[in-house]
Amino acid sequence: MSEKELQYSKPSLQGTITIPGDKSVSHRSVMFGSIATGRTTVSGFLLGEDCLSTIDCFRKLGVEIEVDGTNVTINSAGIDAWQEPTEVLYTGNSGTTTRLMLGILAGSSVHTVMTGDASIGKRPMRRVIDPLRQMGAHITGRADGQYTPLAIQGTTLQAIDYQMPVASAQVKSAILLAGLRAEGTTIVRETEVSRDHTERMLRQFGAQVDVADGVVSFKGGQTLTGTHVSVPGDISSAAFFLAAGAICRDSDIVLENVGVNPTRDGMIEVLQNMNAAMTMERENDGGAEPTATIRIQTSTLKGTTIEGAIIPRLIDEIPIIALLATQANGKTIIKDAEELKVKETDRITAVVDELKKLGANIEATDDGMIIEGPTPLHGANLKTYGDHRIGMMGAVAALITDGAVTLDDADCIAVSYPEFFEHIEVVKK
Ligand SMILES: O=C(O)C1=C[C@@H](OP(=O)(O)O)[C@@H](O)[C@H](O)C1
Ligand SMILES: C=C(OP(=O)(O)O)C(=O)O
Repeated sequence: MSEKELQYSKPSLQGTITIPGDKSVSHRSVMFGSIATGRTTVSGFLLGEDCLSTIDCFRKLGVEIEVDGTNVTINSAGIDAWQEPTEVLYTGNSGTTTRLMLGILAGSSVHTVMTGDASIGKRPMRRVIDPLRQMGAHITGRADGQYTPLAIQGTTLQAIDYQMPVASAQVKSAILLAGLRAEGTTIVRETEVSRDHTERMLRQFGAQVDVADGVVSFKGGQTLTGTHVSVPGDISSAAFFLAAGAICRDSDIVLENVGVNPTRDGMIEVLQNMNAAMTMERENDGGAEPTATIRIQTSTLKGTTIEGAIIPRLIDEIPIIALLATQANGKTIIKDAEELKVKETDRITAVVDELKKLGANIEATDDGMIIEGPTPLHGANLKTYGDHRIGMMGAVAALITDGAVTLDDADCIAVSYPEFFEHIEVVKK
């Protein structure tokens, strides 16, 4: 844990940044490559700590994984060839690793024990374990499986037809990955569509998945074959620079390689609704994951309301959207975002408390927050709560504050964006 003082003196931002790999897609590339038979090559892999935790877990299962810069090669003889690990699988700070691994390990032929850091130890796992138990999974853990450490005895599974109680791609993906090994057709029904990287990647690895009107159907017993995965840049990382470009004075920045999967692009819609000076050029709409180059300039922003079906499309961007809203004219209301309470920290409380310390006019609600802008922000000592997104929100705020911002722990940013401070230096003028 290292404290970092940020004294930026209100710079202008100019230049181009290539956005590093998408965290969700990077995790899945290693998971799918390990389940599949044969060789999988990955380009543009995110070397964030969360994705490195995923690699470590599969190495402990005996899968051969080589990392060469952002290229990763996975050689696997398939899920049935995995070795039973003699060590605990450590998932670090990563909810995605922990929850998707539960779905994968439930239908494997090995016994495993999984645990993570202090934050993971507080995040709810029953949302995944309950449907997995309905499929026949043998999983035990603290508070009847709600919290890590968790023990999983791989077994034969049966398909289920599951109505999702929350919009969560982690829950949906865990069920689909268990469904791969289950007898029958697994059906997941979503009320609000969550990110669909799992469905897209299952197809890339040769499986057939049907999606219609929020219902995903997937026949068990399909096998996956190694392939190439090209990871797009992470829109959740780009979001910090999209916000910075809009709120810093005299700024004009270009972000290359931004993943713009329609189940992830809520931030783009919000920036448009807030009147941001932004243009976008789409690149490979034909690929498994579409990308775009986005230019953003200093903007005169207006407040907006963010609620309902857009929430899962921008859930991880809400901390930085809250900062953006402090610089917009009028009121911004964020609703239907209770899920923020079960992220790396309670992100409603963390965002509101930390932005208040900088002078923002912001109030927490039961399911979101209300921000009234614009307000000039001043320096302060901020807590990150060990949450990378709260840390980056504080660092972007430091670009517009009078006086320094100190983060109590800047190391946590490496969870999703190890190059973040270098990229600030690239564009800061
Ligand atoms: O499936 C994924 O890769 C993710 C899903 C989301 O979580 P939930 O499924 O809990 O909404 C998101 O917040 C997380 O950063 C990554
Ligand atoms: C919530 C996040 O990740 P995870 O759930 O994988 O820890 C995030 O990256 O903001």
